[in-house]
Amino acid sequence: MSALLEVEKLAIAYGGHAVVKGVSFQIERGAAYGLIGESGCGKSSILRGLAGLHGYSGSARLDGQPLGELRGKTLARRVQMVFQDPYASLHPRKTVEQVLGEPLLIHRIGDVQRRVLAILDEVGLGAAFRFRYPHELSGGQRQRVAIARALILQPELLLLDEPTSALDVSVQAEVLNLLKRLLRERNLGYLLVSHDLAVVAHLCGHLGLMHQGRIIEALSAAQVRAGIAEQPYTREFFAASR
Ligand SMILES: Nc1ncnc2c1ncn2[C@@H]1O[C@H](COP(=O)(O)OP(=O)(O)OP(=O)(O)O)[C@@H](O)[C@H]1O
Repeated sequence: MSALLEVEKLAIAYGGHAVVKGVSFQIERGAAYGLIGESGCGKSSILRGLAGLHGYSGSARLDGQPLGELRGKTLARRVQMVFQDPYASLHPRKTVEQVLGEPLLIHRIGDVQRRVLAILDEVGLGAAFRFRYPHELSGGQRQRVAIARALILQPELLLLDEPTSALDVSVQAEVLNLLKRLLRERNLGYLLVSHDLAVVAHLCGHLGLMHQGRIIEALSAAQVRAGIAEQPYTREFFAASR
């Protein structure tokens, strides 16, 4: 059986300037893979490429099928993205119910109310949250709504772009634990991008440390916890993360 996501020699350039230079990794079902590295190393570009937001060369296959063949609605059914700032990603004048119901309406999926209530429950928000607006929610609650919106179409893969870095430290752990539970319960795959080693090691079994558009070292979470690295750059990154 093929991996959920298989990325090979992915490369991305902006106006001829290469920012991702041949990145390869794979994600199994039920597993989270992390891409870590300092700002500007190309992490978000990889997510945006996989989400169909700009072009890339190389190959990316979802369950064996080239991602480029899945466009628009089909891609949205199978791959969803969660952004760093839940406030910016939620429409200020839409209630939680409208935000969560919208993808169902677009995809002509019925039973909207039942599905909205079920997903709110799944992300740890009660039924009363349906009627709230984003400004009536805390940062953590907003990110839970963004996660619920990403999950309501029952995708197989979530692309998570710094999903906790806009949150207070205490709330970060709650949202990470929620993501961990959902990963297990739904047998999803995650591609998590972060500059925070602790966040990635908490959620991901395997990760790639990026530098200037390349994965310079592939690591397991156990290696990260033990501080074991071959590359001098990785050891520096570890030291700076302590
Ligand atoms: N739309 C764009 N046009 C031109 N250059 C871009 C564009 N988006 C990103 N870049 C450049 O590509 C490089 C990689 O950016 P990217 O956002 O992928 O890095 P990152 O590792 O995710 O960093 P950050 O954590 O700051 O988002 C950076 O040098 C950035 O300035």
